[in-house]
Amino acid sequence: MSSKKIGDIILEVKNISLAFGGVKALTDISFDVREHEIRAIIGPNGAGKSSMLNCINGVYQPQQGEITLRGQHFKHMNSRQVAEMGVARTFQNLALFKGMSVLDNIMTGRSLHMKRNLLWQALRWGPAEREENEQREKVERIIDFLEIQAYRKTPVGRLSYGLQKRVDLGRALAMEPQVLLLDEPMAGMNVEEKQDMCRFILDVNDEFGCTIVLIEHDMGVVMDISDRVVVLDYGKKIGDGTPAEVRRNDDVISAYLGTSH
Ligand SMILES: Nc1ncnc2c1ncn2[C@@H]1O[C@H](COP(=O)(O)OP(=O)(O)OP(=O)(O)O)[C@@H](O)[C@H]1O
Repeated sequence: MSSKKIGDIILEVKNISLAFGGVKALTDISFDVREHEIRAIIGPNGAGKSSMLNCINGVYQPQQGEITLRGQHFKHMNSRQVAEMGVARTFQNLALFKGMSVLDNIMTGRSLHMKRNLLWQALRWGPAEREENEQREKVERIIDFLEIQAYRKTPVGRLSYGLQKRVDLGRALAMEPQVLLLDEPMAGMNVEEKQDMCRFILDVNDEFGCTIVLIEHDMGVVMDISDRVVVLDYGKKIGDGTPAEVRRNDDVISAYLGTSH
């Protein structure tokens, strides 16, 4: 890929196992993510990709194993605590407020960084007003970056699906994450929207310095933009390496062709 500087390990997943009753969603999964990397998680339907992301952001608590971010464990942390440690995510099925404007939706991503409470904001007293203005400036920068200025006051529900995905990315970016988890950012998009989203992901990685963990079904996209790829199948890791390494891995080829497991 590019000549960008990949750093030390920022996120480490160690021996994670997760089951729902008798269903083993993840079995003994380990991999690491390096700073500034774009790391993809791929695999056939039901392989465990979303479950893995949900373990990383504290939605699911795995029965075994641990996850560390910059050396800090977060085995028993909830989503809010994980977010406070600098992990943000976008969702496969968008989690936006459809009746609210683009600006206000992205503003919700700033809530972690707002010091003054709602009463202060309602009264719009000096410090609260100053803080809100600062937060708005940050959000406006994100809106410019994502090239959605024309829609800043538009209710999100009226935008095309591709633009809604971009707003969802904006909401996650507003959290100023160190690690950004993207759950199928191109799903349901046309070719042009996919190209735009690819460009934004690469720019987020480059300009915001975010480390990115990405689930994506479009193999062309994954192989183009990822630095390294983890491959899951039936909840087990069957491949891990650069796109070129993964592409010639026999287990991965079999899983995708459905010939043997
Ligand atoms: N909340 C849940 N309750 C019960 N079973 C679940 C739950 N979440 C996931 N599973 C099961 O765990 C396994 C892995 O599912 P997961 O959604 O993580 O796979 P995936 O690779 O993300 O699939 P897809 O590509 O279809 O989104 C599947 O067998 C699924 O049915």
